[in-house]
Amino acid sequence: MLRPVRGRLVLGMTLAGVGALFAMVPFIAVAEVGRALLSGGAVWPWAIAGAGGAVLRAFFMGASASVCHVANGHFEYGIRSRLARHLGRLPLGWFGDHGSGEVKKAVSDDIKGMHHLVSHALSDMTSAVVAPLVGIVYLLLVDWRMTLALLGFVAAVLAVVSPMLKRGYQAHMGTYNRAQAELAKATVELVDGIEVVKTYGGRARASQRFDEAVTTLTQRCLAWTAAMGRPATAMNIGLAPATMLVWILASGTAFVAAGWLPPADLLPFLAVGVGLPGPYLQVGSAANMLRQGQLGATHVDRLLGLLPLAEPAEPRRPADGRVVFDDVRFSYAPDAPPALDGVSAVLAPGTVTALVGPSGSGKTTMARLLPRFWDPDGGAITLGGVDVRDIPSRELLSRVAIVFQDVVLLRESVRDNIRLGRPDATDAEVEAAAKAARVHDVIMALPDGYDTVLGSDGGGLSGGERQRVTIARAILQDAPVVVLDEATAHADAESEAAIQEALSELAAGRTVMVIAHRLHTIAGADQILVLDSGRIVERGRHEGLLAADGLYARLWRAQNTEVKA
Ligand SMILES: Nc1ncnc2c1ncn2[C@@H]1O[C@H](COP(=O)(O)OP(=O)(O)OP(=O)(O)O)[C@@H](O)[C@H]1O
Repeated sequence: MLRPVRGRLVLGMTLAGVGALFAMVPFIAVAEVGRALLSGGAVWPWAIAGAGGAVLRAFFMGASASVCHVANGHFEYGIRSRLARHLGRLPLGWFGDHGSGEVKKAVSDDIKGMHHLVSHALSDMTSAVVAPLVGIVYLLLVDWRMTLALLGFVAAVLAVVSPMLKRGYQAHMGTYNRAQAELAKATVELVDGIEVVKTYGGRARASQRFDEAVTTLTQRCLAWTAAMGRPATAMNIGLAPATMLVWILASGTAFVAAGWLPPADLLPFLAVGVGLPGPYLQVGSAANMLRQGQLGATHVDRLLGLLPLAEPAEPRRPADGRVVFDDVRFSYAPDAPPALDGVSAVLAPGTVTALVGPSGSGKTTMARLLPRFWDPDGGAITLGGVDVRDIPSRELLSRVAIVFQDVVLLRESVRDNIRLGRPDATDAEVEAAAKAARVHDVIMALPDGYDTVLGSDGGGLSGGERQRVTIARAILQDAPVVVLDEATAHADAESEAAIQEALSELAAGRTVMVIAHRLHTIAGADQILVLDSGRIVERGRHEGLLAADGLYARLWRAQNTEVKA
């Protein structure tokens, strides 16, 4: 994933390394100035070197930060565009199963996680390695035995504390992450379902789940802090400048007393050695950033690895709006029972075909296979004599207008929402479609008429009115085939009549496939397909099916008794 910006990253890390090298120069200069003062040597060259080192450090570190941030800008742009292009080619069914959460996580959170990696972690790691290395080389040149004594102390502290840190991390990180995910889920549940939760008095239950998730996360966090806190504090104290100072003074005094070290040579250890472990302490947070970036990258990579909808090698154009299902078989998962099991049907242009059947019988699945939300496992679906898999997906979607139950309106003007059906439509065409969909008067009554910007939930319009806006969109699209999920459940009687009129306008002269939930609305359909467990168990017209006294007649009687009751 980082390949496109690898050159810039290597440059950024190199600049950070050079910056870290110069960062040590002022400390070395202070030590050398001290030694020069004691031995009567020249002080000025080291004073100038120290000041120069500070300036060059600032310059190289600044340059490194700029290069890494520019690299990050290119990286984020590149990876987001790649994701957007890839997601645009995935089967539409994938989005229904995974929802917006997963896409949002990838496009926003995961890439933000990688931002720290690209912009900061790699250059921080480089300087955390280079600065101590330069210090160690310098101290070795001054006195190797005293340097070993210093490194031995650092190694002893790490040897005691690191395993404790590692154990604490391994023991608690998994449960902590799980508790965090649990809280995220409980929050989404509480916020998403707030209307239902409040209406049905489930508030106490949902907020209880949320409270429990918060409590669990707090406990995990405390347990983690307790396990990690002690060794982390021990490490911070063990490697703090004050501790290093005490150790250097104690061991240095012993070295001087033993005659192994000239007193002036203690100065470099006091100036440089004291801060030597400092950068190591930063490695921890940089490593954390690396881990987060890796997690994000793994998720993004998984999305990029999903198989896109296959586009035809030799695209063909359908001749008309005739739809044929030929022995179509489909399951949602390899081991799941078939959602469609050998479905065959012909939908002629200018006719209405209604799909009816009990819940879970496969109506929605049949409707969604036509615009290729998924491809069938067996059999074929043709449009205008051409297998839908041989029609480029853009062309297929322009020929099949879809009006589904969940009304989706964008945060745009009403005009643009309708114009989605055909982006090059004129204002007059948009209004004609709205009139046909019986929603023109409603739109004119909005504060800014057609220019009123709708909320993402279609704010300002009732459920039935929003439905009619989507019907206007489909009328404008003027596709030869229409797939409808009949959804008038939330509309009042007046609105329902308007929706039925709008649907009749939309249906006129096209091949219509309608998923019917209330049978009286489709009593006049040209063909009724009765589905049960993924098979068509009856087919015909209303009267014939009633006379046959099968599943359709039972469903019809059940609904009519309900209505009377
Ligand atoms: N996205 C999905 N993933 C897995 N299984 C699914 C999915 N959608 C539907 N199914 C299963 O496929 C079968 C057919 O479902 P489908 O939604 O097509 O039925 P339906 O007749 O439209 O039902 P309803 O009237 O309740 O909407 C059911 O067993 C259902 O549980």
